[in-house]
Amino acid sequence: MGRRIAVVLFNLGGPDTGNDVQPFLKNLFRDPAIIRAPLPVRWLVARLISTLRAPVVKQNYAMMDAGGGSPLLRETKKQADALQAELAKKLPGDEVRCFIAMRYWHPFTEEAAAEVQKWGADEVVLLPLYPQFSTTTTGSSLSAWHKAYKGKSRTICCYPFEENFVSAHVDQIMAAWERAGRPGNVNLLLSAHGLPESVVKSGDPYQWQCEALAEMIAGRVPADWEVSVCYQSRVGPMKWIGPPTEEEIARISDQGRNILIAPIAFVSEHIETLVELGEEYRLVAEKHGAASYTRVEALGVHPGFISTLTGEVLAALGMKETIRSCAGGRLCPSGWSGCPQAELKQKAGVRITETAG
Ligand SMILES: C=CC1=C(C)c2cc3[nH]c(cc4nc(cc5[nH]c(cc1n2)c(C)c5CCC(=O)O)C(CCC(=O)O)=C4C)c(C)c3C=C
Ligand SMILES: [Fe+2]
Ligand SMILES: [Fe+2]
Repeated sequence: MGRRIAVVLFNLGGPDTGNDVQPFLKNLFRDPAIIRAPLPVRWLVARLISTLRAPVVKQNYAMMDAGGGSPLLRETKKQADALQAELAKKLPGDEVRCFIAMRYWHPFTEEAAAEVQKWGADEVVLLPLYPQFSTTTTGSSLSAWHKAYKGKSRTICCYPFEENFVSAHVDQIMAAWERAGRPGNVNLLLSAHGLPESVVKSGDPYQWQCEALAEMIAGRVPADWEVSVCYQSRVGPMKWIGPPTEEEIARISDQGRNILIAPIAFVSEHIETLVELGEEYRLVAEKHGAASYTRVEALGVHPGFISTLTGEVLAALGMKETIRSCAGGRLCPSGWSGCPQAELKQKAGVRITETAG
């Protein structure tokens, strides 16, 4: 008899309705991976920020959905179904089931862990829907998982340089350019979620993974395009990595260029892509005189993305080779023995035959 293989897809989660916005934000700001303060302070800060932020954020959720909720779970379910179908083809002798574990709203990681336990999985593969590794996202999700689930598992760290992943991005970008009427004088902005600078300084590989991915994408789009990386969704008073997406849009729009803007750290449509990239930054571009502004869609169920995820799961099961795209060492959840980050930066994108663990 074949194995029961559970694949757990991790993402941040989002409110189901407008009433969930404040408690969702409170969960987010209570996370020590997001607010690095000791407990009583963190809980107070979480209550304060979530209360202050909720009214504005509620309006943004309401722009996407009449009920005021996030499309993230719906989009993640589509990805889970597509991945499960692909894995069923690749592993015909086994039973594969995809589970969804959200960090700050339903289905919570604890709920997913209980489901996996109940199902009686023989193998558990942990798959973050965050292509780049950050302690604030993947790291936080995995620690919640290990608190909730006591069995063994195999962990995928990150996959920003996987061939199918890079080409899926290029494909989405070129499709958006076609839709925009193939303009000339293009500036492609590759926008990632920002991080506080202190997080990067403490060893988080997220920023260099975003920037190395951006270089790979830049190498495959028309040579006369300007390409730059920028960081969106800054929250709070700390210093964040930059340049900020909004400032880049203003700078480029002032030159009257055609802007294409693509998300490179989000793989599903949600508030940051539909509202921030789709609506708020469009107004900035218009105000500063951009010739045009076109938002590139998130990867969603793009076949290249689903095959990236399929390949990562097979690699985690020891059935395929993959790219080692992370820094290894202290932060790496896959348990790679690690080598100096600088050496790995050079190696990024080099196909190797070692498997994780
Ligand atoms: C204050 C700190 C935050 C850090 C650091 C952060 C990192 C980070 N987040 C994502 C992906 C997503 N973030 C989403 C929502 C969201 N994130 C923060 C704050 C931080 N994120 C807040 C306060 C919110 C809520 C919305 C808001 O108040 O603006 C979402 C889900 C949104 C949805 O539609 O449901 C995702 C996905 C990444 C990739 C990342 C760093 C690597
Ligand atoms: Fe976020
Ligand atoms: Fe890693």
